[in-house]
Amino acid sequence: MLFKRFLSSVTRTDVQHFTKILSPPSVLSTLQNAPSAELDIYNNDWMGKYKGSSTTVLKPKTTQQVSEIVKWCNERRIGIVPQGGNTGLVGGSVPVNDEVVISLQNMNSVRSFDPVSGILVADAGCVLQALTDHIASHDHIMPLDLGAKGSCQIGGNVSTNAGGLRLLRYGSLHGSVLGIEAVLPDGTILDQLSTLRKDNTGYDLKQLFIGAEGTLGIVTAVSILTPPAPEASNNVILALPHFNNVLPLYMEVKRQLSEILSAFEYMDRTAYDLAVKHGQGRALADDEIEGAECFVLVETSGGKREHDEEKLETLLSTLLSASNPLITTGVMAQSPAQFSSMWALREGITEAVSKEGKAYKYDISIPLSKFKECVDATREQLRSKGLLGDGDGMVKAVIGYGHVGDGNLHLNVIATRYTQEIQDALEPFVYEFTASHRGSISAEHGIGLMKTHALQYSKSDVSITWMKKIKALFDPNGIMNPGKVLE
Ligand SMILES: O=C(O)CC[C@@H](O)C(=O)O
Ligand SMILES: [Zn+2]
Repeated sequence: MLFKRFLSSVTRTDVQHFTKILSPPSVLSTLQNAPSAELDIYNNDWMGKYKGSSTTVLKPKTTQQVSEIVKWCNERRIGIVPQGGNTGLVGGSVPVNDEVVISLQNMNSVRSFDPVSGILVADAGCVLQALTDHIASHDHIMPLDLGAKGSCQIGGNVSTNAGGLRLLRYGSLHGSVLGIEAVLPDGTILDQLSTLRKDNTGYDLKQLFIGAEGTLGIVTAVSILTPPAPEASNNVILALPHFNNVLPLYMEVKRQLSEILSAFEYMDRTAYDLAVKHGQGRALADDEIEGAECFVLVETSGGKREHDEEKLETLLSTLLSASNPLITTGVMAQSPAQFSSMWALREGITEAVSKEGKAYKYDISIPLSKFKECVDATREQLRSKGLLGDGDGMVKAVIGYGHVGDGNLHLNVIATRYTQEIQDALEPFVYEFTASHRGSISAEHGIGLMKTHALQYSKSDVSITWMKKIKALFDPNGIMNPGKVLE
């Protein structure tokens, strides 16, 4: 790795200094005889794809401590990897070499919640589910929701600009994050923890940190606007005979449900079957979905249960009674347990994929009409290279699912193991397909380590040049999450 040439390794002296800043249990270092196995969860990503060799993990409790650690590292050119729940899918939160890991897990307090405005101020290490629970008693919800909510942290969510399942309704974090506190690469604390809805005072620095993946500094706290909890949420799963029906169905669902529509999620047949196979959530009856090519999960979040249920029932009956029905069948959740179980099916695809094999994950924005074409073309590409089939080193399945309303396709290629041959068959193929439709190589998972070489498929040379200038301005020594986002 290029950056290795100018970054230093952590020494015993550094660890002694870190132990002075933090109390001993907050320092985990093989240089202080910690068994290296104890660092495994920090050095490895959960997919088993990316692996670093950090010797030292630090778990500060305060912003001041983060600042002192970062200042020390910057003066000695020691690379730093900020780490939240380590649930990322692009290798952004694990070290590449032996950078110090700064885990935010001990910075996990809610600083304030204002039930009038719905503004929540929380430490970066707060787990998304814990925040969701915290504000539930005030009848508010987080503006984002994702499968990893039980372990991902809000600082990581903001740093990766996580999208998730509610973006269709509540927009991206660029809109709902009102402020951040961050430690800059020289140790300075940037206090932009604003709770103002309107603040039109020139450059909005916090926006730079949303999606910067920890390359410009460490987000230590966030201020976020949370919406009131809807009175009633419900969902339906719809089975479609053809992919071509998804677009007209989306238009019809928007027309009928208008403002109560809160999610419109797509799964192709293989994705659905995998989730069912691995016991994720509620499945439709087998005989009812014979011949179905894909599925859509529609969620409503509205003001009145009876009204919303009536809307969904009308939707189902008009869809089914049409002379050329867009769906073959549809089921509406009849209880909170069924509601959760239907979501578990969609949210469980990632876990089902990881049980099935090793996944190459692409997370792209392309026109909705191209979702199936992309999956089919990728499968054909693998077939033409003789890589599709049973057996070791082969691709078992290619699946597509994702957030239709956001134009975001998750293309997962599942193999028995990661191989160079599969990698070469997939890239640049997938990125060229994406670029040919003026798409984005990352709709929501970010660039991390995985896509630094491919940034030019989504960003112009001028954009990349200015991104590099910004990085150099904030982090002239290149210590902050080295090797991520930019090569
Ligand atoms: O595992 C994936 O590729 C997608 C994960 C997540 O973004 C989702 O939408 O379920
Ligand atoms: Zn997603």
